[in-house]
Amino acid sequence: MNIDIGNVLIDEAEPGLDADSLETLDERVREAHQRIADGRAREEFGYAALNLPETTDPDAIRQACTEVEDSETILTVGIGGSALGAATITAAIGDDETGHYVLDNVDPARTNSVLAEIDLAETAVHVVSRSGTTAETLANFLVVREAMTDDGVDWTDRTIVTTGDDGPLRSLAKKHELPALDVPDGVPGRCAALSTVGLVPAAIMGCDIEALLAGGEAGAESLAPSLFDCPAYAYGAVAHALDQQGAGVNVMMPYAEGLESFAEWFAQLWAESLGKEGEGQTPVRALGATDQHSQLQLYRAGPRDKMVTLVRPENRESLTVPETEIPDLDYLGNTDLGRVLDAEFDATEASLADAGCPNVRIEIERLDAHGLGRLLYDMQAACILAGELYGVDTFTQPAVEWGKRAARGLLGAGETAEARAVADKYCRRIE
Ligand SMILES: O=P(O)(O)OC[C@H]1O[C@](O)(CO)[C@@H](O)[C@@H]1O
Repeated sequence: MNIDIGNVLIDEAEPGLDADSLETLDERVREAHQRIADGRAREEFGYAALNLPETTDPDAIRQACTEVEDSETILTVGIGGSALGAATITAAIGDDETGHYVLDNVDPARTNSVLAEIDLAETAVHVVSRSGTTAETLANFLVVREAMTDDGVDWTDRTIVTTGDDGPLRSLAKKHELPALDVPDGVPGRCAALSTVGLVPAAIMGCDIEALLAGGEAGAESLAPSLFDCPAYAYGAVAHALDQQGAGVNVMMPYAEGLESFAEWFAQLWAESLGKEGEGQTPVRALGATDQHSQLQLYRAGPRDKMVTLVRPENRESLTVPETEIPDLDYLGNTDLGRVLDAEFDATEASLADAGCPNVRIEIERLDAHGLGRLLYDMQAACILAGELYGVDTFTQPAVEWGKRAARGLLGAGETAEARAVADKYCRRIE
């Protein structure tokens, strides 16, 4: 993976950085790198995520999938980091034959639609929850289990569980002797893509999970005490510095259809890790070239409050655009769709620079298992580095708990002050 920060350093960039500010920043990167290295060595909570390429056991994952390895469909039941990593990996490198469906919301219309579409007798169900108590995940699991029973499918034959040491899911797995994998110790869900949490669907699909981990390992080996020697740290440091200069929004805009879900995964990683004590940069999910035709107007001509991260593989599949007799379109004839996409990328990058919108280019050699593993790892390292620079607790997410307590109270799981607060809402309806 490489990163080009040139369009952050040009005079036009507003906000922007200069060579002196990068040198000053590099001193802080050196300190942060040491803190991260120490945290990894001691396998401290959160920092342990950067050890996953070594600590994840692909054989244990394959072993757990043995009974369902020939499934035509995989159904992931999880939410947040317990679903986004798996979805990102199969969207980027999965095969088209095996469908991967993700139930990461509790919209009955969606769950009904998925259950109507898949053959549960040919589906591997992977239920993932680090805590084992997430209401959305458990509600969906209970619905899926009932649907399997109604279809005459023994759910215990087709269900794998990945969860913590305790909680309802672990108890269920023990009671029914389900194949059960452990969530990695000391790793928040949003940093667990390169582990049991994210790799089961890819393993069932026959993806090269060892290559994913090798890509992560390459990222681990790239970590260095200077941002000038480490793409991941350069990205984290530059994003933080731009935020401090007013770029409170980070538009993650991959130019590869297979990376659309990656932008969602990045959004959780960046928001849930850095959004604390009034700090944090707002991630926006976008897709190139598609969103040039929906959001680019704002990025180029709107407030100077954002940076744009452009991601692409240096090597793409090819698909020739046929010659055409249509006047004015001959320039498209005999070109290649990948060439068109890269021209759009280059044009958008230059357009943003021309308008003074700071933008960073991230490139991976190709969108394969190794390239994706490296990208996921480096974004995690960048986020952890940024967390050190912000001085926040990168690995917890206390702000999400209020809403959980309110929802539980509203659903009758016990009286909560939060649920009472919901009832006190000030209403002003406009019909
Ligand atoms: O894996 P669990 O415990 O079900 O949590 C799912 C998601 O919910 C959160 O805890 C936030 O509520 C995320 O950090 C996590 O990825």
